[in-house]
Amino acid sequence: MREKRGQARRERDDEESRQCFLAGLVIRSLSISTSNWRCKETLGDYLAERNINVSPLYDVDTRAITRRLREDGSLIGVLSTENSKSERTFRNVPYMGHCVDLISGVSCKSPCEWLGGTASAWDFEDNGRNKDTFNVVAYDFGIKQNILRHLASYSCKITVVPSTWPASETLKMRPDGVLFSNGPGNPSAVPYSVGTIKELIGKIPVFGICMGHQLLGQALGGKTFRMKFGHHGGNHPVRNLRNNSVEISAQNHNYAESLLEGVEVTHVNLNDGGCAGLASFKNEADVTSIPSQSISRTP
Ligand SMILES: NC(=O)CC[C@H](N)C(=O)O
Repeated sequence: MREKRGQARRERDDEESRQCFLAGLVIRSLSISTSNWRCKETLGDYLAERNINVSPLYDVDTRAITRRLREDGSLIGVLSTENSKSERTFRNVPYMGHCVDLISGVSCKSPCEWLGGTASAWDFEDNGRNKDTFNVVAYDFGIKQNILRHLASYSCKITVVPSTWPASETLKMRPDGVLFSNGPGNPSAVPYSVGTIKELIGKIPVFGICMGHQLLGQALGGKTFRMKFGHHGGNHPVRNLRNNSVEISAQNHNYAESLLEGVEVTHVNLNDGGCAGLASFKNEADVTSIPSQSISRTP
């Protein structure tokens, strides 16, 4: 039986994932009192309530870490409470993190129906609401729930499926479109997802966001690479090449797409000229053919 998700969690306004997948926590100064009017619980209570078993490191000079990263780009870090181990010991531990599939650890385990749209105050317009209902299958690579809320607000009936859900099962569900979500880690570490996308493109309209964008790019024959700093923040200017407008976007990714041959680049990041959106049609001469499209930002 399918689980239903969405409505029960609405009071947690800022939570965007199914659960908190925290692996480490570094704090400059840990405050035991709270002052924000929206605050419902302390950080300690939040972690305890969810049985999150990390040992936060506090009183750390986080500014110094930021300055180092600004010089050298993103680096591998090790968090440890082991005083007995030297820096040299940690330096010698082989790091395999770049090839680890982080998606399977955060994806849902079985399909579920998503219920619950955005509060109307968060919508830009009402166009598209209460018209046709579209069936969407959303691959959960660690999906940001606001994406699901927005789709639901625009009359989509959404089934969220695990990252390993076979393309053949998706085809049997006869969706109007398939979404590949954002997600953590290196897109090259999840070739099975690229395989799934390859099986679906040209048969059903597909759309990718962030990780989904990178995986779609790979499925269309492109390559991804790790950027020195990544794109992080709520103010990345992107040129939409289809209508020549500039969009200010929220981005959070370390990998990017090499420009692809035979694929339309629809958006360009104006800070570094990188590909921020792409589109492909099964047959470019046939405008009715089935589109694949993706963007590197997070709605
Ligand atoms: N926002 C995302 O989906 C991140 C995509 C990918 N994990 C990256 O870091 O580039």
